[in-house]
Amino acid sequence: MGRATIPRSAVDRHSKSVSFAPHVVEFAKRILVPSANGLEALKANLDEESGAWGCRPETLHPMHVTLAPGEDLDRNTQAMLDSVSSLLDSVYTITSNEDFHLFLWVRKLVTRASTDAIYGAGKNPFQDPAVEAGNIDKEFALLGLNVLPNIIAPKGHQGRKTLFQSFHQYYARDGHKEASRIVQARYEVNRKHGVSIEDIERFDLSLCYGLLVNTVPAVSWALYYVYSQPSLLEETRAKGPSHIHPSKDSAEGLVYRVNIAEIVAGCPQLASLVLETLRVQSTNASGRVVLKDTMIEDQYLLKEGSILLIPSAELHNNISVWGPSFKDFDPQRFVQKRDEGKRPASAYRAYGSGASVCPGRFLAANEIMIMLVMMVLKYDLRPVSGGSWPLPKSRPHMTTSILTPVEDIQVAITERKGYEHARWKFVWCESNGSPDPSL
Ligand code: HEM
Repeated sequence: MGRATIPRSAVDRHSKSVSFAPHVVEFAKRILVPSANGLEALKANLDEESGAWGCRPETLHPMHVTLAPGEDLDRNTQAMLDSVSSLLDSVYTITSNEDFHLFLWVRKLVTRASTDAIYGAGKNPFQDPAVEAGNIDKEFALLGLNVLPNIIAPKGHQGRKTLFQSFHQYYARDGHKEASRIVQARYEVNRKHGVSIEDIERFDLSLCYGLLVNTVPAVSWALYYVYSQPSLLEETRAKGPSHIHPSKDSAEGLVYRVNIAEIVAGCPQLASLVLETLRVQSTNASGRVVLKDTMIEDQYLLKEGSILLIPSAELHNNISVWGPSFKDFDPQRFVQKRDEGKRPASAYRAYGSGASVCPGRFLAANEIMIMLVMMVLKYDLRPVSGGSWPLPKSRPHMTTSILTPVEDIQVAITERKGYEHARWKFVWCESNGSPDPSL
């Protein structure tokens, strides 16, 4: 069919025959390596021909529900925010540190904060520095060959082994009982389908993978764009003052209280900045397997057994969709009305689409925004090399969606001018929900 443009939403309407699900099984087979029984459970009713039952449909459903806007998402976001706050105030304290590498630091912080929120801060396996350092996507391509992994991918193999062992301890200590609904629901469904605890521990790598591999570079890039453009930094900071509530706390003196949800709700520019960050750094292929001959819109015949790729980078750099500025980073792009009407929703593919659209997209967006708001309100950052910020080289990764920087930027970080020694209390409270009593 050459490079003809297939209407994406039309492909999505055939998600049972042009399906993402076989990739999930392949990923499990090669990377999670569960028992034969665990794999069979995962494969059961994969195409959902006989309704939405089975391990995969039943674990995916609660993920979509608990990660969609609502109480669970707010709770997870608040837990994430609490974790970021305490990390910034404790071991990750970075004040006046001249030897601070932006991307590496973000990786550590986002890894801990995301997993604290999802697995519960009390028994989170990522509190173990060995697990955290394991870099869950290390030597991924080699690990995926699934041949003598200890020899051809020793670091990846060791990282994965350490993670599985740590999850073994986690479940043995009933860690999941203190976790988010997502973890509890996945546990219940898997047990209902006869999946062993050992296999659940392995399946958790896929959750960690979804949770971390794109959010980490996305947060890094968002910080990079904001801090590397002084006018953007000032604009972002300018959204803050009306939502910062200074108050006297008898024990701590003056405390700046900030409801980040309120800032987000009143600032479409922030959401636009996040969407634009993902647009320019997105590189997912949205692979689908054609399970049976499928005719799309009476025009395109997709043959059984073929693979369909929908490359986001190509769509995100399409001049007819995004206009002549398609190569530029334009933080206002999704606020301004200029392209509205011309741009089909399916042209934006940072989170994929259809039945396999990323269930974590709202949590990811919240996390990027809380990190941005907290950082810009509290800290000044500048590259140690002086002058303007260098654009780090990046490379696509086999299964991640956001480009991973291969170079880091050494930055100096100081408390924000004018707010030195300030105390901050950040909360996430939906502005249309009940007011936070502490504000
Ligand atoms: C900026 C951050 C993120 C980006 C850019 C991203 C992007 C994507 C993309 C492109 C897909 C494949 C969709 C398709 O091909 O149609 C996907 C799937 C998935 N994502 Fe995300 N994601 C992010 C964060 C998250 C988070 C925080 C979670 C939390 C749990 C998550 C969980 C998942 C899962 C479980 C799937 C597989 C869905 C399925 O099996 O149908 N993602 N993501």
